Amino acid sequence: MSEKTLNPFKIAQLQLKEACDALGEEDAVYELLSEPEKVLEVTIPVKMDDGTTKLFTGYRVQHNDASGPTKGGIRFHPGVTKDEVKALATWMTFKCGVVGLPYGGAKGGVIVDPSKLSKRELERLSRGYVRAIAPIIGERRDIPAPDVNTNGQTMAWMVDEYSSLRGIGQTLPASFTGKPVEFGGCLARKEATGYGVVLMLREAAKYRGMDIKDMRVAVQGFGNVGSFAAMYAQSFGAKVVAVSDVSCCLYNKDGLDVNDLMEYVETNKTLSGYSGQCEELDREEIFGVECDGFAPCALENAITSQNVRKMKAKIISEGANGPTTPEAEEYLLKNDVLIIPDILANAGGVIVSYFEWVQNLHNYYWRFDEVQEKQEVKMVDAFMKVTKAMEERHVDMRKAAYLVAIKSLAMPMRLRGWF
Ligand SMILES: NC(=O)C1=CN([C@@H]2O[C@H](COP(=O)(O)OP(=O)(O)OC[C@H]3O[C@@H](n4cnc5c(N)ncnc54)[C@H](OP(=O)(O)O)[C@@H]3O)[C@@H](O)[C@H]2O)C=CC1
Ligand SMILES: O=C(O)CCC(=O)C(=O)O
Repeated sequence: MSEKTLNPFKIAQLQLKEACDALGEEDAVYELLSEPEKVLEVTIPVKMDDGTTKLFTGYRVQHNDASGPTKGGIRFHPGVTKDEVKALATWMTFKCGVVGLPYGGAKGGVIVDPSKLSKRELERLSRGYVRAIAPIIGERRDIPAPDVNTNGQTMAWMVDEYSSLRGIGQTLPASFTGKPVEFGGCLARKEATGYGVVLMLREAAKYRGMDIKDMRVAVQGFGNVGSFAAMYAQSFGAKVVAVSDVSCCLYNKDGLDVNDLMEYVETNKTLSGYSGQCEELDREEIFGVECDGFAPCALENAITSQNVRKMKAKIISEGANGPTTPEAEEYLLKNDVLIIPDILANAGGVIVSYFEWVQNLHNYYWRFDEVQEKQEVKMVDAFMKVTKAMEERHVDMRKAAYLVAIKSLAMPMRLRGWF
């Protein structure tokens, strides 16, 4: 299979097939998990500020609900495709499986460049998307959350729209997670994915006989996941030597000031033009910087056969979903690089979304430190299970994570009589 022809859904199916073969699972398990249960494609008419109407295409994919309601973010991006959303929904099922959440996987996406829309147009698009997918979502059925280019504000509009459609006079906060704290959100959800990426980097460093405090770390992508991954890497004592976004890569071999960068991006939107102590490089140069740990936190297929040979890191913690192509992965594994797979490394987001959902359903809210402690327990426990499976089965970490996830998914499917 040539790297160019690989699409994310084919990669997800390949990862599943390899893991089912390694486990010796019945064919039915692969069959049931290799295709999503439901794929909804919608057309969303949006009244633009200039009075014209534009049509946008969106998707909601529900992959597998054997373990519980489905769960997964909503992406607004011009590069969204149906197969990308199918892949992201598939990965959500395994992510929930590996960390033991009572959820199946789902994902949503709209083909749009949100930077070209005004705030009001974005609100109308968000509400229109919810009206279109409302028949198949719900707090006990499928619970969306933020992903690339969506955030707490997007979720608040969506809850408002969904509640007016379905709430019959009630607000339904548990129908979406990743909401602002002031509107039913969970403390530490905003930080959760990046925090988890670094918790896993810390555990992997220990596993390899290293200490995160001695590590130089590079982070690709400086949005929700990347910025908090960089911030926690620094607060855990690592030196964050490089970060990047679409505009550029910033590099300082002695370490960047991540908090200052976060403040800069808050007002300036991108990293470019930052005048603190560092060099501004082309964004692709992040792959070649001298570092010990690398966290890809942007989009799929970031680490490819084109850039993998330049990479210096010994541990990769996949903040993004699907950031490493199979060809690049093969090269990294041959070179003894430990790859903490996306379904484990970035599971902090959905873990804390689960906590948010539980709190919404009970209308009882936890402290920031309580949430982070519970997240840490779940992620470290999953890390232990995955490394045990690695050792017992002599497989790499991604395959081991799939083995753990498939085992936990096969049982409810079997008990429900699906095979
Ligand atoms: N949000 C969450 O809780 C979770 C997210 N994820 C995954 O993490 C990844 C990032 O999501 P999130 O942080 O929420 O999204 P955001 O939209 O907040 O941030 C995405 C970041 O990636 C940057 N980016 C995009 N393309 C490139 C590129 N080619 N090179 C460098 N940077 C690039 C963007 O730059 P710019 O701003 O300049 O466009 C932005 O900084 C996605 O794969 C998502 O699916 C996984 C689990 C949970
Ligand atoms: O928080 C969630 O429910 C889902 C997050 C997500 O989309 C992901 O983990 O990729």
